[in-house]
Amino acid sequence: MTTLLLARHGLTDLTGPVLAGRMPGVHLSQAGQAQAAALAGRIRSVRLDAIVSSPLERCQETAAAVAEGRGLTLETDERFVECGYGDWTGRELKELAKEPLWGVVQAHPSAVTFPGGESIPGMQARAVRAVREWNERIGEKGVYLVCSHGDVIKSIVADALGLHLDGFQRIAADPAALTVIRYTPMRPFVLKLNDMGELRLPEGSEEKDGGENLSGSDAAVGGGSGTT
Ligand SMILES: O=C(O)[C@@H](CO)OP(=O)(O)O
Repeated sequence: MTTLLLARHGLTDLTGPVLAGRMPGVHLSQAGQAQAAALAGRIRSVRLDAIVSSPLERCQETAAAVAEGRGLTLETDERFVECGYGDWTGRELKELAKEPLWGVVQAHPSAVTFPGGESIPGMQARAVRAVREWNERIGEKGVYLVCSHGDVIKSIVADALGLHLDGFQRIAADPAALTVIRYTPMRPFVLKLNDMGELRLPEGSEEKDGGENLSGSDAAVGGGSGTT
């Protein structure tokens, strides 16, 4: 039962108006730095066995804030990098919204390959593969944090929910928000989604299942006494 904390990076000056994608040199803004520090505070009581990040600066800076004082080396995994938006990279969202492909990205993302870039299913496949491999590496009782990007996080959540990729726009991943997924042999449990509150995972919580007297992969019918 490996527990994954998925964090989106904090705000940059481009977040919102411009699709930054894989542009180099996009750093956290002052507000983003404050969000990263607040994120580190919200999870201070949670034991982490590893901190992994997308290679892009905004994620590295957010993950570094979480790593501070923990004695952990920040690890980088290219498979958590932003979607390859190709020719859409660096363009304003309000302009992109006029493109014919925009509607497909909204309603049928499983069919999308960005011009000169990556497909959305390709992005999901590499990110989910990375999660599975990190789960193996971190082990059954491990807890780790991955700092990544909005669409990457949404695609990992869709996989965990068993949701078809065409439904992934229904999921939100706000700057510096946390999503928590516990992977068991039979199924993942999505414990928190797009959360901005303090996170507590008491020691031994990874032993818990969906309810009492069940195998670790079983969900408690009715909801049980709690998963954390
Ligand atoms: O929403 C955005 O602007 C994109 C940019 O690439 O995602 P993120 O900020 O998560 O990298």
